[in-house]
Amino acid sequence: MADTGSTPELRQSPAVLNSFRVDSGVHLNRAHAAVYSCAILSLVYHHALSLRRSPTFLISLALALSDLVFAFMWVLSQALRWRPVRGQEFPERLAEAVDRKDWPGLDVFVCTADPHKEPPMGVVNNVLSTMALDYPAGKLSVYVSDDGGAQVTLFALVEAARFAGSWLPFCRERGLVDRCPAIYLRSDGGSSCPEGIKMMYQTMKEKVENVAERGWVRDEDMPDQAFGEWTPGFTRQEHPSIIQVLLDSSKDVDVTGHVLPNLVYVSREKNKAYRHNFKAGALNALVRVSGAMSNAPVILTLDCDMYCNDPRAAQRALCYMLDPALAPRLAYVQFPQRFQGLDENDIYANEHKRLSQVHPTGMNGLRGPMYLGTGCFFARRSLYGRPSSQCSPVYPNDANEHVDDGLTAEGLAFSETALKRARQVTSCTFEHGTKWGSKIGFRYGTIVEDFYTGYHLHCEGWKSIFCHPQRPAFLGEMPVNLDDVLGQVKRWCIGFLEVAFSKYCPLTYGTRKASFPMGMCYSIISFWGMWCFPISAYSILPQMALAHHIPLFPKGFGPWFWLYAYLFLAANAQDLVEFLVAGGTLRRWWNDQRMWMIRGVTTHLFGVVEFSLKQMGLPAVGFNLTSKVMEAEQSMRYKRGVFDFGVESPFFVSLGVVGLVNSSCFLVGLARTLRQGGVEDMFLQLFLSGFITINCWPIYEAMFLRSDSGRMPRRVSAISVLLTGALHIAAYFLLET
Ligand SMILES: O=c1ccn([C@@H]2O[C@H](COP(=O)(O)OP(=O)(O)O[C@H]3O[C@H](CO)[C@@H](O)[C@H](O)[C@H]3O)[C@@H](O)[C@H]2O)c(=O)[nH]1
Ligand SMILES: [Mn+2]
Repeated sequence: MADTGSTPELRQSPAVLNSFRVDSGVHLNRAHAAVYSCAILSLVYHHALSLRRSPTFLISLALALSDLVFAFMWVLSQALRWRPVRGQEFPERLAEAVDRKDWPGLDVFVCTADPHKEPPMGVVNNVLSTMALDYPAGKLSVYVSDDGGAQVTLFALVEAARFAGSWLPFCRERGLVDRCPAIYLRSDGGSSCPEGIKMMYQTMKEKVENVAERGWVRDEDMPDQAFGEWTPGFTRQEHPSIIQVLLDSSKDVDVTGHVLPNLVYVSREKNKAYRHNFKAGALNALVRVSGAMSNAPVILTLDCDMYCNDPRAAQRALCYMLDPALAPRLAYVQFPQRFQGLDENDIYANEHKRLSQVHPTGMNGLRGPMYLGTGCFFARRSLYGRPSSQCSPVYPNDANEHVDDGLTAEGLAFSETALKRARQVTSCTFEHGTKWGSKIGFRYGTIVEDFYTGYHLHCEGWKSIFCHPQRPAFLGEMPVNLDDVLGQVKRWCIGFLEVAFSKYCPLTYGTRKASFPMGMCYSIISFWGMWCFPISAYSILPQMALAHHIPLFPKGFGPWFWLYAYLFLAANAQDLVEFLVAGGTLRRWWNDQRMWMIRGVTTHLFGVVEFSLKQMGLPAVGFNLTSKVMEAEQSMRYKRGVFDFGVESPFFVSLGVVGLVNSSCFLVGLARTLRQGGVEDMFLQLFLSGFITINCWPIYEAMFLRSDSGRMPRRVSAISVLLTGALHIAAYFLLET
């Protein structure tokens, strides 16, 4: 068990475990910011001058307001570029600085919620890869939260526990780097894997998949494991707590006689009459259960769709967490979300969806990165209250004293008392009248519990660190069809708006409590949905005006024209340079900017609408799980870099309309300009609609040229054509008469 009682002293002259340096581009960035802000001010002046004189007042007003939103977002984003700091850690020196036996205990939390959308074999692989971390086994515990309350998940974990007895010694003896069995067996090294292990894995896989398909466990599947809790009235929304200790490091050993890590299955009590607060609720249940059992000072949160790709990931985190200079205020060390099987050109911009990942160095320069929900090491005590100077690094001797939840400071291991306690703390009523979810633990009130929790920790005075080693420490699954990608982003978008319009708005509360720039960073995310206004306006209005030969932008190639050109080109160039410096490619950047536009007219637009409806009292949105099951055909298309539409999604109607409006207006506008002249007046509008048309190429293909199952559904194409027609008719009446 983790010995939380003693605080190991770092040796007299501790080895340097980490270093930080300011990014070299910082001065260039500031110079650029100075010039760019002058350009923005000039633009505002230009709008003020031309608005009054404009015949198409409403359109010009909409575009002017759009520019203000752009400017607002640009100002906020400067916080990220102000003082970018790069961190580096030296895990090879850790054992020298702190004896392995003095490393803090580590509790790993794995969340799963639905065996159909999140295949149990994924959970098994995740759990095996984390149990195989290069960490003292007696100090490592893995807790799995199953919000699906599924027999098959428990079944799969029992199988995983058995397989671990052979798998962990195998990893250790061979010194494997790939410790996720599915990945290892598929890799080149896998061919040298002994038949015995391969067979065991295969048998386990078949058994688990059989049970998953059937949906329940028969007695003959697993005679020596009780599934008695699954009584006839049991449903995923209504069932008692189930807690099973599958491996206990104080007595379970592997085939070579080595200690095995702890493995515990937890499915908290569910009842339709209570709120369960989605993942945050699940994580808090684990905080308490583990608190009653191993009570390790360090907690790693992982989604079930991620596996550990570097056995020394925990050592890397400890390089910061055990540094006496950082530890007292360090709440968490966040690793980036990287994805397995990411397409070379990242067509859906999966890797750059989240701000911390786009500007990791900028985040390190402030209070630290946002919490991304997975691949994050927490100091347990940060979940219980503010940083305090008396606290020893990492070790939360007093963690539970802040909290009136009756837990003792030392874990009780897996005694009867501990199990009884664990059942109590996972009951529906336990959190009633406590500070769980408001002042302690993962925070409730939004579906983006990760964003919200990290935000509150920063506001309380905690710091965090972004750790991004060359080899990804964790690899996860990502959505690989457009509807899933957009659905996920819409869910986030609504969650962020919930925070923006709460009393904890980052613009007011965050700038006061965390720091001014930190509040700005959280605001960019919180107001993410706002992008829908300028992006939608710019992808419809200038185009319609173009089709009717009405110039909206500065006429002629004079200074105002160059102002527009500069604003557009400089913003894109900076984005591109940052992308390339971070190791991206030109193609990836192109796809990324396309996704940015796509999100603007789909997820952000729908997110804002849905959020507004919710404010008016319509039913709230839930946490729609991202599907982790991939069809073969779909994954083939993804590998070829082909967009996957396939389903009748309202997002696609919106995309179809934008695509058709731009191409039709471009063609009509071009024809009229050639006939009537005035290229210099219409140039910017022609450029804009041409640029968007090129970006929309995959949409036209999916509508008119493809015949595979990932094409745009016919009905969606038809509706888009009709709506585009209707828009043109409306524009005709508004603009020609
Ligand atoms: O009621 C719930 C709902 C979800 N989950 C778990 O939450 C995780 C994330 O769900 P997923 O459907 O994979 O969502 P993503 O959009 O991929 O998740 C991103 O966004 C979430 C916030 O919206 C964060 O929690 C995640 O860490 C982050 O990866 C999964 O392990 C789920 O099993 C639960 O445990 N209980
Ligand atoms: Mn996920």
